[in-house]
Amino acid sequence: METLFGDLEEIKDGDSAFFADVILPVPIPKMFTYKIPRNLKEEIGIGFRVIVQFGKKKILTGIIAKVHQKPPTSYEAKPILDVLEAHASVNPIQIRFWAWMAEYYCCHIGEVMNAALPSGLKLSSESKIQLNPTFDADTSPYPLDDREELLLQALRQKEEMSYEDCEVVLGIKSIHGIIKSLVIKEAILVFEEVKEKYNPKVETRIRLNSEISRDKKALEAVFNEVSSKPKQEEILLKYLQEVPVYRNPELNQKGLEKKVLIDAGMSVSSLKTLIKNGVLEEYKIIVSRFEDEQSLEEGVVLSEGQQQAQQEIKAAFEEKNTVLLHGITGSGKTEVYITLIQEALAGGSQVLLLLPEIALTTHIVGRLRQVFGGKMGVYHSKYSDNERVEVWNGVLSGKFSFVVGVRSSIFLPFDSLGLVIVDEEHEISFKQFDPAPRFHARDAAIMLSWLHQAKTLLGTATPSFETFYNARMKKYGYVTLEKRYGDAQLPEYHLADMLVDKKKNLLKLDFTRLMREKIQDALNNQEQVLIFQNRRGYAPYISCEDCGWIPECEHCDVSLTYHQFGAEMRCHYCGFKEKVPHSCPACGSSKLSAVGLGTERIEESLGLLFPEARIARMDLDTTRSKYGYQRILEDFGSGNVDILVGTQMITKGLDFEKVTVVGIMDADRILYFPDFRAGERAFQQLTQVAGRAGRREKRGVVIIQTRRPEQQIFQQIMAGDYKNFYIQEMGERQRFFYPPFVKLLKITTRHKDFKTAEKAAKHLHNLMGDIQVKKILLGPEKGLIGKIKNQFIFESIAKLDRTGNAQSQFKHELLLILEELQAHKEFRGIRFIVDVDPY
Ligand SMILES: Nc1ncnc2c1ncn2[C@@H]1O[C@H](COP(=O)(O)OP(=O)(O)OP(=O)(O)O)[C@@H](O)[C@H]1O
Ligand SMILES: [Zn+2]
Repeated sequence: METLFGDLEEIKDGDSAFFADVILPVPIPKMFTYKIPRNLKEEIGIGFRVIVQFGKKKILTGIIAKVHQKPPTSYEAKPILDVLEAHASVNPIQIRFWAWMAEYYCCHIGEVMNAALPSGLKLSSESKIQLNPTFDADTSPYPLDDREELLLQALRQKEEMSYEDCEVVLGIKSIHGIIKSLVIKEAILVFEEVKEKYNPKVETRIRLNSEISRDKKALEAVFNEVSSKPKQEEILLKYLQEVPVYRNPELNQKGLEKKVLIDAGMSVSSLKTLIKNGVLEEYKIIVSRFEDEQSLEEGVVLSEGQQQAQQEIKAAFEEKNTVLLHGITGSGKTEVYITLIQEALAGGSQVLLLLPEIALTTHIVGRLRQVFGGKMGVYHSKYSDNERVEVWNGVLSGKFSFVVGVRSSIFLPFDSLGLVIVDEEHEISFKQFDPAPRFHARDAAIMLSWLHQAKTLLGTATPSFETFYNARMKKYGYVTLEKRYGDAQLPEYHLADMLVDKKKNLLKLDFTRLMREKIQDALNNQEQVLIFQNRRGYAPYISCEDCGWIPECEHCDVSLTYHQFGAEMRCHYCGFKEKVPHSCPACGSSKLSAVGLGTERIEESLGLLFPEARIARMDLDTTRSKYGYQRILEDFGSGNVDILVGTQMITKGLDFEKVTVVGIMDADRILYFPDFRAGERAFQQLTQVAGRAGRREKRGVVIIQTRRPEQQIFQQIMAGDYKNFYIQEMGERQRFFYPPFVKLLKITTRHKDFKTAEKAAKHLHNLMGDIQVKKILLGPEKGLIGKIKNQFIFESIAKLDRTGNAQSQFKHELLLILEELQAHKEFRGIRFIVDVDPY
């Protein structure tokens, strides 16, 4: 594949032929080169959407990545059929960003494009058209020709039509020109059928006939006329009350939402009559799905510490592109961000703030809204495609100069970013697991920033080792905030030994005596409690007490999780469900019992231990709906809930003043995870969840339940001694060659047949062994979970030297190998997946 990165050319004048490299939405490694017809030469450039033929029959829409004068050597270039709009849909920086991402994360640029564009903006041969609801042929300044008229007529009957339908209606083959013309005349909208179509939100409004609105005499005449028709009079009076046209005739222009009149109980038929008689007029407009929120306040007042941090960050930006803000939980990083964002916006730059999960950080978004009002766009993982398109267009139009978003917001069409902030940069939810591109949004954001010559601020109380390492190596600037805002204290920690309590018969329903006492204290004082357990469902598994049988998923190599709700056993990998059997299918015994602790069971136990308390649960199962999180958090925030049980969801960014007690049910489960990052994660998760306690006047209490309280990591967490913990763990990482000392690549082989998967994995492994770069290769081994969704899984790990070009060389050759394997008959149907920087 030709590398694009840093190598973009504009069209040059001259007589010889021009070619365009086009990104197509298909999983092929290369871009294809098409010839630019002379008549289109002036109309086309980088980022334009064009229609091309692909293969023998397919018509696809692609995006031009590069324009040049080098004809392809191995095939004859086909011509571009047409260009879709008179402007570029994506800008050159976006294309360079896509190209970088494809190269770095070993995937196809078409896959990056697919991830980057909201489906409302994608096009393929499946494209369909619909009427633009605001189009009015009578008032449109553009005349329509006969064929356009015919097509619109057909559309009024059918609501939507495919390109083929259009061809049939018009009886001609090449309809792209007509469609384009209708799009330009704003008569139709083009959308993609496979996904949800872009549906602009339309509002029906009412206003006075403009003649009448400007002429007081005419208005009086109208009132005289309706004086005998009280219902009509009522409507007119209501309108004038809402829209005081008497005082300012200009107001009539904007009219009034029809709904306001209807909701006020006005007669629908009288309204119709007024419209029919030409007194009022009804019209439609496209409105934003997002209310135009006003900002309430101008600025923020930083504490002394925050002010100093802010100054230090700005000074560090003088020398470094990226700065780490290491501020303890509750130190008020948000306020520091706000002042930096304000300055960047005042300087005319765009700003992007990345959050791991917006739904869980409602208070941050609310806080930002107060300051930035309607110029802030929000890009959410639970947004519909329509809402995404509106944010996209808002960035393009300049309406949103500042966006708060989740990882996919790095693909928005920014053209002048000045500042990118990644909050909670250590969060693993910034990494996209599936499908490709398997990118890490923090790392990608740093690259995006660099392309814009912008600055990146990484904020967290518990930096990822990668980031902290870069800060210590002076690659990043480093600024700290060591005090909580308003002199709130860090919480007081207690270790509760579960084994000791068990021996003394003090462990009740998995709660140690200390944990129960502290919860009771909080309840007595009308304070709130968070209980953390990183496992949803009722119990991790069910087991037969007599023979030890454990039910497993039919499709995956995992045990089924018991969910009491619905008395079901579910696979958390593929969603497979089964009713709990009445007796053990292996030995017939009826002694089946639930083993281990999930959030559902903890919720139940809390109900038994504290019958007077109001308890809620927050995990994947209770937050599937669009406003699921919000409802639970609002309930908790307004004091309708005393105890909230949850998975890692409750560790993210929560800031509730009445939370004084945080309980961690089973710290060992987090520590003994078979992964080199287990220690780092445990430190982060425990510190973060503990940080939710006592964020105001009253000091918080944290209880960590464990079977091994002597472990050193607990002392380090309790002392907030991140640095020593880091140094110690880094020693291990260096000794055993783990990141950040090497670059990791995980190469997964999947197939429904065990032997085939194994054979392919071994073959691939051997070929990788021949790549001549400094590396360590591990595997291939059966995956940690050997089978998922009926596919057997083998994994190889490559540890690559970070210096020099070992990484790029290895990736380059690996892609060639994969291409070759995939073409091989024997390995057809096998999936090879490359994950760069796997988590
Ligand atoms: N300058 C300020 N003026 C008024 N309130 C502030 C100020 N700084 C912080 N606060 C308040 O202090 C609390 C903690 O701030 P914030 O949530 O930003 O902390 P944080 O550093 O993001 O913590 P965490 O990492 O735990 O999420 C919030 O309620 C916030 O509104
Ligand atoms: Zn399964």
